Amino acid sequence: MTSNEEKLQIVKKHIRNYNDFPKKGIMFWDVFSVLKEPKIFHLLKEVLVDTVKKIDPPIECIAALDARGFLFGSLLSLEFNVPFVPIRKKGKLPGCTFRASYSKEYGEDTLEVQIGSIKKGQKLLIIDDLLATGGTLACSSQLAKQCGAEDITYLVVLELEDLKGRELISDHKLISLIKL
Ligand SMILES: O=P(O)(O)OC[C@H]1O[C@H](OP(=O)(O)OP(=O)(O)O)[C@H](O)[C@@H]1O
Ligand SMILES: Nc1ncnc2[nH]cnc12
Repeated sequence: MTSNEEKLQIVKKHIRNYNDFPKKGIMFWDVFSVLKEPKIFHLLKEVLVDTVKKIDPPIECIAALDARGFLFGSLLSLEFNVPFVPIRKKGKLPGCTFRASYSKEYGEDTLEVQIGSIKKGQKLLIIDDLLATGGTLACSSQLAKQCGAEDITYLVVLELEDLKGRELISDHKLISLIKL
């Protein structure tokens, strides 16, 4: 049987990087290069499912980040039969929302979540493809807390360790699968 570590080593080999994208000086890590190969995406899915299974107490809701976080959040919400909540870039969600702005590695942005989409006290997983400076996850956590979330676990596929994003989100547990 292949261990999670072995599976992740294989996945890591399939992550392509691009220099100077989307701006000069940024090394861009493209998680879509994994999705282009179903066998490799399947290995990643197995590790994600196994990782979430081990979270105790069990998660009750999954919030995922627009857009790449959606790729993993929706498959996990089906697997664990818990609600999927999108945290979207501004102007995309109908109804009443909480909104907050933040800085990320290559710019600034604003995120929104629908009021009432995360229930007060729910054990929440916030998932994204990648942690860089941590601005995106810190902003998401702020929005989730406005909805009443208290018990949060962060999960990312990739962590750019040099950018020290985990320091910005040290308020809750962070699980990162592959460190770059
Ligand atoms: O840790 P940070 O410095 O905040 O950066 C991480 C975020 O940046 C990327 O998203 P992006 O906003 O580019 O959106 P996308 O998923 O729509 O490409 C990535 O998918 C993370 O959400
Ligand atoms: N270096 C990077 N590669 C891919 N996505 C990112 N989001 C923020 N920084 C990134």
